[in-house]
Amino acid sequence: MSYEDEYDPLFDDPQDEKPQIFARRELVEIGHVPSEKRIVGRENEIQSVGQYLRPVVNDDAPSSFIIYGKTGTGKSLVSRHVAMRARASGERRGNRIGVVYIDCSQDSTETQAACSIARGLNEESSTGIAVPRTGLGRSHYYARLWDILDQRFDAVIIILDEIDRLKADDGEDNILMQLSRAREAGKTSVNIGIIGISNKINYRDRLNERVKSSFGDDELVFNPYDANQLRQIMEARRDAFVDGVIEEGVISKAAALAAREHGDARKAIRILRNAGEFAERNGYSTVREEHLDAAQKRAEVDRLQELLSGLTPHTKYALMGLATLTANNPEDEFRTSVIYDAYRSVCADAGSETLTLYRVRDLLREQSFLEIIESYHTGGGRGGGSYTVHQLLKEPEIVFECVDTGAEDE
Ligand SMILES: Nc1ncnc2c1ncn2[C@@H]1O[C@H](COP(=O)(O)OP(=O)(O)OP(=O)(O)O)[C@@H](O)[C@H]1O
Repeated sequence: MSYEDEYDPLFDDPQDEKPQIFARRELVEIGHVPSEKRIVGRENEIQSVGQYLRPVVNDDAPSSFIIYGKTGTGKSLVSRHVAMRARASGERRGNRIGVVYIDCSQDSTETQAACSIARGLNEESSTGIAVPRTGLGRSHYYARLWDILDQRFDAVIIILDEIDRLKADDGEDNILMQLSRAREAGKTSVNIGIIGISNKINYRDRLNERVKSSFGDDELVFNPYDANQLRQIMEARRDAFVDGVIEEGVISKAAALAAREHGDARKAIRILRNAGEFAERNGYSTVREEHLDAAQKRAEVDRLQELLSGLTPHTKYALMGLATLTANNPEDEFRTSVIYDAYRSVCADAGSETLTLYRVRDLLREQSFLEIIESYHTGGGRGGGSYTVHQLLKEPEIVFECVDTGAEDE
């Protein structure tokens, strides 16, 4: 069959007759780091981080500190932004400042993190030092890192995002100790400032005393954005869309939706982008308020998928069990033993063996860190004993959608 002379609507339909929704889509892409003029509502936090980094610029010993705050509150953004400004300012004074950003959920072992820091700060053509991605032992990565620092910089700022995901391999001798004590221990003459970032407010309690003392008592807390701030953040990205495409009221409603949960800017931007994509796909010439519900649901699914990625199949089965229970009794909380029964039926459907009740209880507890479920201990009343109950924080339908998708990938 020949298509040569025929008009093929698949490819020949004039695209430009479709309404254009996006002008600069990249402004609402996930992972896009906005420029300074688009950073809204974090002036005080920028000032505070700037205070901590000031010594680095002046070639003094910097303080290391931790930033806490819920997801999407601008912790990474503000840290990177201020670190880059510190670097530029240092350079104007003749101080060479290195900045490296590490996502500890990706580089969670000490060796991986040390390797990534060394690679991030290296420039092999000027140092002559090779830092292979794999193949070296931990101490060799450190040795190369100290050499790179001494050759290239007067000071460095190391941003450790999701610092709570770092595995402390052998107790005290972990990467935070190494970095925070490197100068004092004579391994390098370069000042090292560490910005640790965490969503978990109790993270500090898990640090050992010596690391704690290196971090001092210094911590900043970033509060969730309110609807007004979220609206401004989205307004500052309006030029992602063709002029006039966003209907009146859309940004305010999207801000209200995102603020209702926990003031997450990432989610707000996602909702806006999804609404634009929805309009685009369905041939609308404008983005309308009624597109926001679908957009929000998509944002929820995306977020849960991110949270679920990397979880073991059994954690997913346990969540499925809890979601099934919740679908029948919304807003209810369930004892571990009840969830365990539901989990067993999920395993049976999936043709999988089951883990023990205790193991499943542990899996559920671990999840309570991840904003998917909430677990707490409760007294059973007089003579009732105490037990743990768990509540799903997401809509069960969203869990069904995500877990199904996840299971196909395995
Ligand atoms: N104040 C802000 N102004 C403009 N955009 C913002 C602001 N805060 C956050 N954003 C947007 O939200 C995205 C997520 O922010 P960021 O990565 O800084 O959050 P976070 O607090 O580090 O969250 P997580 O803990 O999930 O990494 C940013 O890439 C940016 O697009």
